[in-house]
Amino acid sequence: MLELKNVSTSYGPVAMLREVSMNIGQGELVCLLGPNGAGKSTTFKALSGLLPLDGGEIRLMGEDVSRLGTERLAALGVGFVPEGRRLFPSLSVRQNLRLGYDASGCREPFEARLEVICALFPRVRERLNQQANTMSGGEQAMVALARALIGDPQMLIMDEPSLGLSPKLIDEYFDTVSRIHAEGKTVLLIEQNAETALSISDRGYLIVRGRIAVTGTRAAMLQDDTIRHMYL
Ligand SMILES: Nc1ncnc2c1ncn2[C@@H]1O[C@H](COP(=O)(O)OP(=O)(O)OP(=O)(O)O)[C@@H](O)[C@H]1O
Repeated sequence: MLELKNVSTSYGPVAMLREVSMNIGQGELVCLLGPNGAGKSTTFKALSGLLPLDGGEIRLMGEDVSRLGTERLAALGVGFVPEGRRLFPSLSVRQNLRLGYDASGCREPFEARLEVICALFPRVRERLNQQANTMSGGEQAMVALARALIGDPQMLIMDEPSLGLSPKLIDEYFDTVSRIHAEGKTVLLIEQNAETALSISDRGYLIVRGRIAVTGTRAAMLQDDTIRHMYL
């Protein structure tokens, strides 16, 4: 579904990602873990077309998308959940969802997709007319996820969605992601919260100083000495 081949990026003269290679198969839930400053959000920026590549390529469903911007990627079927949610604060929940839908290139009518999303997130249904910035942090996290899903994307790419949520809300949030995956969505979950992310993932990658340091199945990652030392 998604493949990064030797992707390198830099911030001005400073090299950041160094030949990062990853692949996410259809229907998989794969996590990308890493300590602060390791390059997780940089990987998200490269994947969402916000940062040009110095080298390597990104392929989505076999097609080279290395030079495409966020809007084209969204229209091709990628749902993005950016760090910090990035809702449109003065718009209502419904308007935020509408913008996600309009960006997606989805052919089903908006109201039909809205019904699917409201069934998945009952709290969203209750709050459709509420202004986004008046929602609680947990509710905003759900709206950001709902906005990424409303266009029925082929895959979801999420950047540290658990940031700022209480432990109880993190469990609830990850249960929802796990349910979405069980229903067939392909997911790349970029997270610092290693234990929780691994608990719902099929496989994982660990990035350290811009390079992939460890990769394996969930079981292998949980046993890995570097990961145990860093997180567990
Ligand atoms: N726009 C930028 N200009 C220069 N350096 C940047 C820029 N954005 C990020 N960096 C640097 O690149 C490195 C990786 O940043 P990145 O945001 O990818 O880390 P991260 O793994 O997501 O960490 P965290 O978990 O703390 O968010 C850091 O050293 C950061 O300071």
